[in-house]
Amino acid sequence: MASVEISGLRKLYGSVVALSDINVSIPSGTFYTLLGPSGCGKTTLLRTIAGFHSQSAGDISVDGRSIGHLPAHQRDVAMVFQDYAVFPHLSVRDNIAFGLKQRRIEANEIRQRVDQVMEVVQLGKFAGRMPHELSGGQQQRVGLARAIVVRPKVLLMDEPLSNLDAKLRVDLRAELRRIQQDLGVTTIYVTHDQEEALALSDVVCVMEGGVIQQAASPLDVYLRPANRFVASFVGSNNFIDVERSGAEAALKCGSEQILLDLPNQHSGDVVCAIRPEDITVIPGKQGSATDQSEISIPVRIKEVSFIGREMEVFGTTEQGEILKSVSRSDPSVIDLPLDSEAQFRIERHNLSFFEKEALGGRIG
Ligand SMILES: Nc1ncnc2c1ncn2[C@@H]1O[C@H](COP(=O)(O)OP(=O)(O)OP(=O)(O)O)[C@@H](O)[C@H]1O
Repeated sequence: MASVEISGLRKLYGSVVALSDINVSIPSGTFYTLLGPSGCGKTTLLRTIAGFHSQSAGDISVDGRSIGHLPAHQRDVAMVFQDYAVFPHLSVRDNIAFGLKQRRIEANEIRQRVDQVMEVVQLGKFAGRMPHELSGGQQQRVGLARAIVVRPKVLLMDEPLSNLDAKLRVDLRAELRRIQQDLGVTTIYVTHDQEEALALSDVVCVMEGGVIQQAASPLDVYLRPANRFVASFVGSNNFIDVERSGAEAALKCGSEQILLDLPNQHSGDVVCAIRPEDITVIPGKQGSATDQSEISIPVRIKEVSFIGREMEVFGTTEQGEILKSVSRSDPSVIDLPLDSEAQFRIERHNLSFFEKEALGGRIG
């Protein structure tokens, strides 16, 4: 088990700033996930920690020891790759033993450690097989076994599940989490799959443009996104412009204004964010909500999609915004005629507010 500190880390590729002043503190044993869209810098950060890239500035320490200047093989970290990266000419057992042989560990100990790790990743009965005789999921278990058998201080994983089919991905991700917890190994994991990040991690670090936008528990990232980018990237969100007039703030809904209580004084442009699952669809035209704890937005039904466990209802406001609601399948809503009137009802405590620009901070 080991803690990881990254301070003032920058990485330039020519004039491209891939990482800009990254500061991260990862306590020992944490499952820490780098999440973000393509090009945000997550792979660059992982590979810089691994020692496959050199940083342009800043440093990385493991358990207080600076490793930023060391070659990859001296860093005491191990990597699991997206494409498995197993040796095709070696059996499962020999693949797993490879790193131990390189470290000149004694044959008896190698046998014991390989047996133990094959047990952990449930590969025992495949010990003699060659990689081409294994499924993708089994090959990735070999990749994982090879990484953990050397008992690294830090385990790095670069989208290890993304080549697997959806069902296997979910099965293997639960297993990954179990294995990581059993071993207690500090893990840094890269993915662009938000569900995977939320399910696996102690800390989710959301990146965009080479900058960390928020690093927090999965629940915090989802329920209390730090800015508009995080609010739109993690889960989905409806954003509606807030109209300002003096001290008053309101959502404009047709000819009506829904007054809002903005939590603190803020003079710039603001958007209101509403999670689709916080919207209840009420068929028909029922006027505005009478209960002060709710708001009610009149819409016309544009589309109703039944997708099994859930149902998506899209409504258009008079201002032309398209709002999405997601709820458990409900027959009264499934039969809503297109273009009919309805109300999208939301409890006020579920409204969030952000500065309008793409990386605009949360203001309540
Ligand atoms: N070798 C390189 N030379 C020049 N620019 C690069 C190089 N590698 C990455 N970049 C740029 O650095 C930025 C970060 O890339 P990186 O691969 O780290 O992103 P990522 O978040 O891992 O994306 P993906 O999910 O697509 O792998 C991008 O703008 C990318 O184009």
